[in-house]
Amino acid sequence: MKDERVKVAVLGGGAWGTALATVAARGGHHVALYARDAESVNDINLNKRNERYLPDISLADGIQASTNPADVLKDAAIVLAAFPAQAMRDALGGIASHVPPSASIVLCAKGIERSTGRLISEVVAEALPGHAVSALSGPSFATDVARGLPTAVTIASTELETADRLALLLSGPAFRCYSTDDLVGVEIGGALKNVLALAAGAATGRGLGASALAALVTRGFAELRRIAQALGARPETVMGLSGLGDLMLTCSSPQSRNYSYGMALGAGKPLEGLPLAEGVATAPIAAEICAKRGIDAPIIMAVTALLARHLTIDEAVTALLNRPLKTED
Ligand SMILES: NC(=O)C1=CN([C@@H]2O[C@H](COP(=O)(O)OP(=O)(O)OC[C@H]3O[C@@H](n4cnc5c(N)ncnc54)[C@H](OP(=O)(O)O)[C@@H]3O)[C@@H](O)[C@H]2O)C=CC1
Ligand SMILES: O=C(CO)COP(=O)(O)O
Repeated sequence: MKDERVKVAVLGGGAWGTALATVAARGGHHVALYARDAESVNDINLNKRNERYLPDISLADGIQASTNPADVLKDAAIVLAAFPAQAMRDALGGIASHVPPSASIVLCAKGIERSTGRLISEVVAEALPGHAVSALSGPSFATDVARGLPTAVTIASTELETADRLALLLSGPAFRCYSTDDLVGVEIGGALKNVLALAAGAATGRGLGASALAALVTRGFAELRRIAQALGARPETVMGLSGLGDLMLTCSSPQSRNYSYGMALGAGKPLEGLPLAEGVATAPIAAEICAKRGIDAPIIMAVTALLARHLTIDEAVTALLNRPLKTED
């Protein structure tokens, strides 16, 4: 499929960074991974495992993990930025001087920056000025990807040629990358599906039934489409892997941390100590963006109120069902 081998630097030693490092190593690339946690680094280098984030999964040969960003980034042609969305600005800021000027940056996180309302590709561009920034997104659980199960994602760059090249370099027999130049469309789908997964999980956790779940996800998708359109995304992107595809995955499986977080919320269980759920930070800023732009997004508003404990789930459901009747759009 490809015969070019490059150095891929992965930033972030969590579930997604480790899974993507495995994909790149399976593709024959020279792969280095930066993690701040020495235990994870040793586990990857000595045991080909990252038990903390991907238990019971054997990683590919040849991943060189390090706590030293300079070593990891030296001569990298592709940098996969896999820090959590809200940590991206600070984490990249601390290591920006080590990123080679010609490196192509691929954002792998899903979210909107809580403090500024910026898309994370904008945050990356600000943290690493002068670099081309692309985004990799789509329905892809890290555990599935690390196990080598079949997965398809989208790589977006404002320059289609860049996305095409990255798709060629990162695709493998079980990891198929499509390309697009609709960066905003790809990012907004990935960010908002996490918020809607919180709603879907909460409905399941509260025992509202399969019909309610289908209604919630469908009407949530209508909100996602409205917001994406307002931000300039193309409709076909929203209907694709990074939009509808990832929404379907994340709103249907407790394998999703956002869905699981929502389930705990809906069931009234404790939320402290649960794994990363990006939708928790994205919901309030998405709600703010909608309020500012006059976009009708009652489910996103309800999730935000639920997270802030301004509303119980039963109150949220009553409010959603008793809105004035309207045409379906
Ligand atoms: N997991 C998945 O299935 C997928 C995740 N994603 C996206 O990827 C992004 C990362 O998620 P994921 O890897 O799963 O998250 P995890 O919680 O598994 O891992 C987060 C990693 O980021 C590190 N980290 C956090 N803050 C910093 C910082 N300031 N400096 C350096 N390292 C930092 C953590 O280090 P430490 O261990 O030291 O805390 C940890 O290694 C998210 O936006 C998520 O939506 C996208 C697709 C699939
Ligand atoms: O983005 C993901 C799958 O595409 C992972 O979802 P969670 O972050 O909810 O686990």
